[in-house]
Amino acid sequence: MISPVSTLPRSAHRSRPEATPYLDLTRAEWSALRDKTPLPLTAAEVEKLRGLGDVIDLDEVRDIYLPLSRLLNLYVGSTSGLRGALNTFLGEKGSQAGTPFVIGVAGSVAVGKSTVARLLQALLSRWPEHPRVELVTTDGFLLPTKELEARGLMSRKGFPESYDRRALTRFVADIKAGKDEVTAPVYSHLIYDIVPGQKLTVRRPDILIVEGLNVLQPALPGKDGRTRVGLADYFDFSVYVDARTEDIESWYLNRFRKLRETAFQNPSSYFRKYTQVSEEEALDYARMTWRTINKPNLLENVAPTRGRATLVLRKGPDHKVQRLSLRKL
Ligand SMILES: Nc1ncnc2c1ncn2[C@@H]1O[C@H](COP(=O)(O)OP(=O)(O)O)[C@@H](O)[C@H]1O
Ligand SMILES: CC(C)(COP(=O)(O)O)[C@@H](O)C(=O)NCCC(=O)O
Repeated sequence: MISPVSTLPRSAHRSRPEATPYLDLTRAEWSALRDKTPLPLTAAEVEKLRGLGDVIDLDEVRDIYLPLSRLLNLYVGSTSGLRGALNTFLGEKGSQAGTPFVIGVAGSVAVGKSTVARLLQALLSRWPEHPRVELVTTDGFLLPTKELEARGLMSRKGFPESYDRRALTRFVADIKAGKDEVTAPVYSHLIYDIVPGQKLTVRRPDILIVEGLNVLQPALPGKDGRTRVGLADYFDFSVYVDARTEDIESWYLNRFRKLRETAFQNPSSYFRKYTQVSEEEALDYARMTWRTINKPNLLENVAPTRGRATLVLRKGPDHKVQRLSLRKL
């Protein structure tokens, strides 16, 4: 039996357990909730989904991501149940076709969001009820380098203002509205810019996963001061991938070190210059990027959205999820 645990300091627990909107679970409590969900992936498939520097194996998939895939399958099922109720209410006006179930995946640069999102895509698409699972990353909606330069935002890449937020929200709204075909621009880490002329097309998926730093940010008010609808307003479920800031920094630097030996070697890489200097000089640049861009963005914009997520996955220094907080209903 799992009991609600408050996020207050221990001393406060003793006197009066404080109410919290989350149910806090240990890794062991969570992994027991997998029930009989079969493991549909092989070690080789997991290896292919793993991002550079991320540590993930079949045990982690079984203990953390299979229970999550079971929970999401139940949520998708109950949403179609609700749709049935709505159609009954609407009577002749009913017969509403289903809209895609939208999942947001948020967290810092280098926390491993993309691995979580790719794993969820692979696991959820194995369920016969929702085979068509599309994954979109928000980097496609970053402003092109030319525009970032014109607005003086090159050192704010990843901050909310570096995105075309209106286009991103429109994109997800169109998919949620059931449009047959919706397109998004494509970002390349290689050229560090939007790829001219390239488009990603999404055609009526059963589930859409939207992954990115700022997906849980509320919409900014418009110029007229009025509240707007934001991206997260379209989410049916959201996951925040969390870890200690110091751990994320070391993952970021390790990944930079590995990229320097791999992707940066490509003559077209924007970062090729860091293969031409010593590792220490290259790492100085990465440390500065972390200190001046990614860490402030994490602290000012990303972490404050954690409390909006349906589920928070808290990773330990070894990337393994140690604790989970699930929003109560
Ligand atoms: N400069 C780069 N060159 C090539 N790939 C990169 C570069 N920076 C990040 N990546 C890759 O892009 C993906 C997204 O990275 P990021 O936005 O930091 O999110 P996360 O680490 O949370 O998945 C990761 O798979 C990462 O390995
Ligand atoms: C492309 C990113 C902004 C992440 O975008 P996301 O997919 O989360 O929208 C980030 O990975 C990035 O490149 N940041 C710039 C600073 C740096 O080079 O680390």
